[in-house]
Amino acid sequence: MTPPKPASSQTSLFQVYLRLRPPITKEEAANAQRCERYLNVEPVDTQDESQSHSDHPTHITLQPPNDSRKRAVEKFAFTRVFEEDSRQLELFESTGMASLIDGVLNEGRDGLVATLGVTGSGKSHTILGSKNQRGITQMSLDVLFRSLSGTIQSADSFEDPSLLPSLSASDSSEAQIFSARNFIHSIYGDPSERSRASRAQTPMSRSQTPMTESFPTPVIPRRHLNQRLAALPVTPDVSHLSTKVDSSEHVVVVSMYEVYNDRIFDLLSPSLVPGPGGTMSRQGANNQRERRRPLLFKSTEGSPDRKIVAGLRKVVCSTYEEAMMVLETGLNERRIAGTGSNNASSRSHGFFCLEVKKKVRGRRYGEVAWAGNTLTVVDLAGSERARNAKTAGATLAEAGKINESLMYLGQCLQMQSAFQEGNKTVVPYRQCKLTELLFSNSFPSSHTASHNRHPQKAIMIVTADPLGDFNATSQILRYSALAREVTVPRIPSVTSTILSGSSVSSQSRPQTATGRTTPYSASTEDLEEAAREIVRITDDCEVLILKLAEEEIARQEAEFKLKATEEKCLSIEQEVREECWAEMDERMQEERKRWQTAWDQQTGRNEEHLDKKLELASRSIEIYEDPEPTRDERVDELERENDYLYSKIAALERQLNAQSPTHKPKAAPAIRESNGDFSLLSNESSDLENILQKASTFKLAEEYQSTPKAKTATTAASAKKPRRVTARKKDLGPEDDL
Ligand SMILES: Nc1ncnc2c1ncn2[C@@H]1O[C@H](COP(=O)(O)OP(=O)(O)OP(=O)(O)O)[C@@H](O)[C@H]1O
Repeated sequence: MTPPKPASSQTSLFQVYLRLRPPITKEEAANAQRCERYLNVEPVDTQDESQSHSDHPTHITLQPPNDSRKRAVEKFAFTRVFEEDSRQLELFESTGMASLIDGVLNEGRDGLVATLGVTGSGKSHTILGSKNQRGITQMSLDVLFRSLSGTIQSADSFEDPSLLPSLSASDSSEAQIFSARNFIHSIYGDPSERSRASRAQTPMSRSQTPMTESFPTPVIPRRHLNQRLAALPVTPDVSHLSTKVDSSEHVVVVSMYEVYNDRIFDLLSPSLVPGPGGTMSRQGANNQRERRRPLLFKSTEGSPDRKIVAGLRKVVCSTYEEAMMVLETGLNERRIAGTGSNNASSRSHGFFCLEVKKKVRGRRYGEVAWAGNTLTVVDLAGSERARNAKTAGATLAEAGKINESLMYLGQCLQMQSAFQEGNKTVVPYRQCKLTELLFSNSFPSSHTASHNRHPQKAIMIVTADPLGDFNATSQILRYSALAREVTVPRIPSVTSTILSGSSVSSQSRPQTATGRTTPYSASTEDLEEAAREIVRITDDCEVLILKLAEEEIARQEAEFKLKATEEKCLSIEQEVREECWAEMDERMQEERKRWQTAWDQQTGRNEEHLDKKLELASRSIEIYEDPEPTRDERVDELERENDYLYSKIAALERQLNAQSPTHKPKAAPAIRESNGDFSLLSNESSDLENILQKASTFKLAEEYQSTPKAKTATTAASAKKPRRVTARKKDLGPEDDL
């Protein structure tokens, strides 16, 4: 069998490495001794051109287990295969991580490293390490910060308060940029709390920068983080891998996000909300994610030539430890979000981005700008769970999305071999968010604004457990390998054995002394003819078996795609339902607003109408006023009244005298008019006195009303027709009483 040729390292969009996981437990180790391996590493074939450049294995064969119906053996090619005994440092060095980092620091080229594999195959171990060993992320951070040690700037430094504003101004992704200290304070609280909680000396305790921004209440106890950080491994040592950079000022900006259900969520924006009694609510994954706002992957004003994740929180880190704190925060957020669905982190694809920015001169004189490249580390979701997911509700959507995104990723990876051969193949990376994020930087841009941008360098590390699930592993290997070949092993058949045996025997069979052959010679010819026929039929059978195996694989792939498509249909239906509901809700709100506005307008119009009517009615009512009497007229009138009263008094007196002949009538008292007052007419007659007082009061009132001052103060009531003052009979009391 001619081994499949892997894509050359210069032209592949991704260098694809395979790492095999060793048995972890004693049980697994014992099992490995007992069981037959289905995955075997091919020894290096120095005769083969495609392998001659390497001292390391690049091919594996996948032998289906005995109980499998499939007999075809598949052979896969990778850039390099790392066997079970490979160490973290070996992997870091041999996958070219140092050159990837150098590309970011010195070549103006983005770098991307991702791990892909079945759950439990060692993705997290490779990318994030374990208790004793650092992973690719930590080693990359270490190399990066060591390389920048002489030129890196801190946003917490007093020396340059303009650093954060200038970084924000240069950022094209509409991000919120924080200094490490402020960000960590926002999540874990005041450093003074930390010193009470933990005595471990961390780099953060050395930082003395004052807080300049206000943040919500701290949500996670800092001591937990410090304990975790203190326990983090420091090996393997990568100090020998640091690279030289130019003397410009540099900053490192860290951001983290995840792709969940084909939507992007920021992992540095805390989704926890304070609950009753100061507790923090940590509800289900979906609730958490729903609470977080999905971000857009789009072209922005500052980045017209390529899409970027817009609106992330970004943290300026000046030390390895600060970056590790931010990493732990993001991983914690991802873990919390994952617990709600009773699944670990691999329900989403995690992205950890390190932007290295260099101070450059802006277009305008004196303007400070920052430009640079990004190293992205990606932890992809495990595929097995997606395949085995029990489909219901949100889990169905999750599984469907993971399946679907991994299927699209597989298609893109398969296409890259055709792409590198110079065919006009289009890598279908725009089909989902994951492939867009992984591939959109892989191609040279035709946009004028990006003539200096190089395509990214990318590494895919596929992890596999040679003793794990055969179907899941073969699925991953099939779509991630750089090349694949299927063969059916030729089992020596009975007939060919007979044939070879007969041909040998016919050649070496001893002849008898008489020169006659054995008595079987005639039947041997027949047998040979029959054997040849059998061999021909066997060959045909083998070809058919090969074709069948190919068909079997194609069927499996079709089934996988069908399942993914069905799940996609369901999730699209769910999305459409949600969209319809949201749209209906929005329309209802709009209608409500419209009706409210119409109602308010109508009410306003009615009130206006009523006001106008009232105004018209008030205009049509005229109040008649008697003409104001002149002073003389009033005096005349009062005099007439006086005269009348005098005559009345006189009549009364006469009447009185006439009724009591025994009494002498009293002389009428003189009536003084000098000051206008009336004196009493008689001591016995208090009624008369009253009458005279009333008359006096009337006169005074009349005089007062006639003054100009009183006129101006006259109200509507006084505008009424003045009462004609006339002495009525009842004012004087009943005549009988008198
Ligand atoms: N190369 C290795 N050497 C030693 N231990 C390993 C190696 N690879 C994986 N392991 C161990 O195997 C276990 C499972 O690995 P790991 O958690 O990395 O799998 P995973 O693919 O990330 O799974 P998941 O998708 O569930 O996150 C861990 O205990 C890890 O330490």
